[in-house]
Amino acid sequence: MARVVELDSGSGVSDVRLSLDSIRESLIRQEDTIVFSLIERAKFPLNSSAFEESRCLDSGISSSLTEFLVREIEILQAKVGKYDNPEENPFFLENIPHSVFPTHKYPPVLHPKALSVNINKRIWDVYFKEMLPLFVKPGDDGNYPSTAASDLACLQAISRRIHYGKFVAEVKFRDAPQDYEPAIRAKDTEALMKLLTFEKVEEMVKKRVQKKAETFGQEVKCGVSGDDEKNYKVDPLIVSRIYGEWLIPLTKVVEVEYLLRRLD
Ligand SMILES: C=C(O[C@@H]1C=C(C(=O)O)C=C[C@H]1O)C(=O)O
Repeated sequence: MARVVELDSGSGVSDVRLSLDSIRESLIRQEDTIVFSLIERAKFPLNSSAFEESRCLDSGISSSLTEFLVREIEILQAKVGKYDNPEENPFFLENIPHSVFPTHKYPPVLHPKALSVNINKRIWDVYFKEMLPLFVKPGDDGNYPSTAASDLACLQAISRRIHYGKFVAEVKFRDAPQDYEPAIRAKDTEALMKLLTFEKVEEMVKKRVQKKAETFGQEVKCGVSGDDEKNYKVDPLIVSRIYGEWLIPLTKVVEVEYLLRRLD
């Protein structure tokens, strides 16, 4: 999480300070997790049977193996307090089970009426229908449990990054409420999108993730000289495209959704 400085003014109300720089630092660190999770997932072929609907033998309920795994893991993770962290957003939990252990008290950074923004249904669809076929090989090797575990790692890393847009929006709003308030009151999503967009930052993000995919995902060769051809576990241009077409735009969707509720 971005470094948050909590000051007690003596009135009992905490004044939580966060900066756009520290938020961006966290997004940069999250890129490592995302790039590594894509590289790990690319070990397996598409294995679409894992995420296509089938009948669960136990309950008779229609679900994919991957959905079943994610639902069960989310319940377990909720019980150890994962969703007490405002950075984490579940895919399926409607009623989040209480943690069975005492949990950390996270400083209240986000606006209470806006913190429930959750676009995980859209992320789920986009991930399986559009992103995944781009960076894994076609085919089916039957290794569904490991494939589903890898998909879960990708989905959670991507969801965390996209929903981090709530923190980005909060800090941008606090830095310039006079600019944001009229657009929020007018529900002018286009104006909000314009206010929160920094094209230069987006270009840098796309270049940096490409470089990270080149660095983290290159085949390491020893003792072979004169062979300069580099092979990558995931095509670095595809990683950059995944950011440009989905991760950045969806982060901005979360930013706008959050801002629309910021004055409620
Ligand atoms: C996240 C931010 O907001 C927007 C979204 C970006 C992103 O998703 O990487 C980058 C720049 C902005 O257009 C930011 O300003 O850092």
